[in-house]
Amino acid sequence: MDFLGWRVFPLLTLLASFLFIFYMRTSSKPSNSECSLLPHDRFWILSNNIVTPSGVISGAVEVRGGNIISVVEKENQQWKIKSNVVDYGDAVVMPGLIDVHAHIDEPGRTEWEGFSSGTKAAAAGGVTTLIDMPLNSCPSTVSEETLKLKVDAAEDKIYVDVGFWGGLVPDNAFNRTALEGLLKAGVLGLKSFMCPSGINDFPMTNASHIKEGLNVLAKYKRPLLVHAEVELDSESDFEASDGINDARSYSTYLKTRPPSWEEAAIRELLEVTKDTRTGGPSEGSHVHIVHLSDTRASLDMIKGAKNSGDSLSVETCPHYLAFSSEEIPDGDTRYKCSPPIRDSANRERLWDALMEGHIDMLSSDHSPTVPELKRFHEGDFLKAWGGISSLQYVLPVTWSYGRKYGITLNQLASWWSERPAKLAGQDFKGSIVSGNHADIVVWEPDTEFELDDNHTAYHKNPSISAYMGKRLSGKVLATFVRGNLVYKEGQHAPVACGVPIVAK
Ligand SMILES: NC(=O)N[C@H]1NC(=O)NC1=O
Ligand SMILES: [Zn+2]
Ligand SMILES: [Zn+2]
Repeated sequence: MDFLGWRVFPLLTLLASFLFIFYMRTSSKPSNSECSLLPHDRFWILSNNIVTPSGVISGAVEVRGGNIISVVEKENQQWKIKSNVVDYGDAVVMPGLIDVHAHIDEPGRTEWEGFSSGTKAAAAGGVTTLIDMPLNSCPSTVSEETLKLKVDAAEDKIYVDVGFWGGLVPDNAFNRTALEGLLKAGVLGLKSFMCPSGINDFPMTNASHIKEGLNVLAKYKRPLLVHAEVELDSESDFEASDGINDARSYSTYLKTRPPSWEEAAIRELLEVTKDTRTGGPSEGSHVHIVHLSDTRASLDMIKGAKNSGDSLSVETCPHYLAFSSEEIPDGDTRYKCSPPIRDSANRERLWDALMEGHIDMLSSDHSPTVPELKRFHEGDFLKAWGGISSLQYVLPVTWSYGRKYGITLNQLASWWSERPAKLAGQDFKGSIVSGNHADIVVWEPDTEFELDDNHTAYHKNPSISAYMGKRLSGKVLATFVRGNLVYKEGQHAPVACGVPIVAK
């Protein structure tokens, strides 16, 4: 090789390596191929039951680069000539569930629930996005710094997408700079409690804190989620009485948190939600009442406020729809949650309200702890942790208990995906339409299974779930998150490629 050759050769080698790296980066899947159990970037999902906003169709969903790029009815049959077809036959293809109310207790209480275990459970249950509550982890997510701890803890551990609510607490409620810092750092909205939360670093707020919070949220057009119960003195005296009231009896617990607690909180809250009306001082903000249990006065007040133009929505949870106080055995603290599960007449009215559209959506309120704090062996309802573990089961539970009320697949999609996406400001999630993220659950409505010891539960401490021992119908076959097949029949993708959702 002549002199020029010796100089050009290394340069050519360098250029070739650059070109090779560039080619690899642009031609391979945008994400690590271990993110998915399916090795395609572009593929077609076929089913005779695809749930779209305009009804259930037979056809195909075309996915490319993590997005849905077309939804076609069977008559068109374009996919017949394509490869990369996954045919699910009669199984239901539905938008992945968006759980706007889950407590993932990492950092700080990972033994209660963590990002890896919690999102594995979500994926196995068809939940493709969850929004983490700001309390039960340690520290609580109440500032820019503590949000960073959350996002860092989630990194590389999440199998589904995860967004974060921030906490509205007395410490930041009157500090506009701090609240704006938290919102600018990316929380999707705020959450506050009108009664003690059970967590020391998450104190309760009153109506003035909430009013201030809404005013800041208005600028960012994000919601405030509220745990609406207030402690009424006359009722809490009950707890002090000894002897007569057996702490192992569910009715004892029920009396400590009567419907009047929800009613009083909601009445107080609805004075402030007036600010969210068009032309009001907090127009642009929104109030979302979490886990409604009471259907007496509370529901009518909520209907009234919505009719008056308040920007207001309300959720309930599967456990209020599945269980009733009459059937909770003495000492079975797995059923303890707040507000409490009430009687069967109340449960029927919750179903009516859901079916009639007065309850807007569902969420899990997955709120686990360790078995010792559930005090299962003592069965003490007054001392046990309040919270029900359910994340992996919410789809089959809603379906199994809802079938007798005639719920439809489109209602399921609306309660679990479309409306939650809207609440969390996720414009590209929540429905199977072209342009959205390919967040999809595939499930068999008629397949039954038992939550016994042979059933694999992925969340932490499954023994404390109130659903253990139940027989359910509705088996999840596959879950796609942004086109990645993250779960398939008892197996998760090798790498956790969910994305932390940070609001801009
Ligand atoms: N701190 C916490 O998770 N509380 C939740 N548990 C429950 O049952 N209701 C709640 O608000
Ligand atoms: Zn709550
Ligand atoms: Zn909660």
